[in-house]
Amino acid sequence: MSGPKILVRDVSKVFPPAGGGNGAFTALGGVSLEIADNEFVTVVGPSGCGKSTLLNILAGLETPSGGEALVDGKAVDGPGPERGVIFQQYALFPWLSVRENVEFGMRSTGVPKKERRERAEHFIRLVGLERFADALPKTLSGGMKQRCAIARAYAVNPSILLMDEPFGALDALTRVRLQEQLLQTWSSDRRTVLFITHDVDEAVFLAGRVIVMAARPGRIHDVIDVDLPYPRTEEVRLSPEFGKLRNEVWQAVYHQDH
Ligand SMILES: Nc1ncnc2c1ncn2[C@@H]1O[C@H](COP(=O)(O)OP(=O)(O)OP(=O)(O)O)[C@@H](O)[C@H]1O
Repeated sequence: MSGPKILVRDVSKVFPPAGGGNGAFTALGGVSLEIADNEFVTVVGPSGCGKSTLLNILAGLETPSGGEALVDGKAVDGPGPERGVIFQQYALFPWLSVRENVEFGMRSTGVPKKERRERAEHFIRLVGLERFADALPKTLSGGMKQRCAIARAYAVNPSILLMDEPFGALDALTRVRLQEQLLQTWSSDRRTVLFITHDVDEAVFLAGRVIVMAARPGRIHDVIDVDLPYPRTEEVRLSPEFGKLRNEVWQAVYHQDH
């Protein structure tokens, strides 16, 4: 494939005023971005800078007011199986087991039953939930539920994963474990990933490139390449190079007036 996997060209999004009064709100004002196939990109920025709006436009859940969003060279015009979306809330069906939840997404894409079963097994193993395949979501911890959501997204075989603060509701330790596991999964089965987070450490640890956004209007403020080797081990996390990049991203997020 030639050309970027994801191309965002001068995308804006204006929301009508709440309650129908005057003063429309510009959530995104002219965002342009290219993401290559199999790239892992994170997006950080202050609350309200339009991170979710950008992700929702790529997911096909919102339409841009101006500009265009292209995936594989085609304009996004609604959700599609090639784009898996994972939100902060786990969105698992509570009455289905882990295995059934993972299989569920494949049903709508017409994967035959036997293959659904095999693929579910594979991805449940990949996220380390094989002992819990028959468990219901209510018996799982938050981290396990999110691993199940990741397995379900992967099983549909999307070439793009759009992740909106997927670890936002988890405690720090679980979060670090899931970051490592997500990277392991991604390393053995590469996809193009756009991952939104509030956490600067998380943004640097995961990404090959960090997009820093600014608010009012939502726009790209800075793009920082993370030139650290994969696999990203604890050693990488504790290295001076990591610290330097984290400081750089931190400055870009919290001192945007300079
Ligand atoms: N449906 C909507 N109608 C009106 N305004 C909206 C709508 N969706 C989002 N907004 C506004 O657009 C702005 C950007 O929202 P968005 O959720 O994209 O930001 P964000 O960077 O993801 O924020 P956070 O980090 O707090 O999740 C916010 O000010 C929000 O209030």
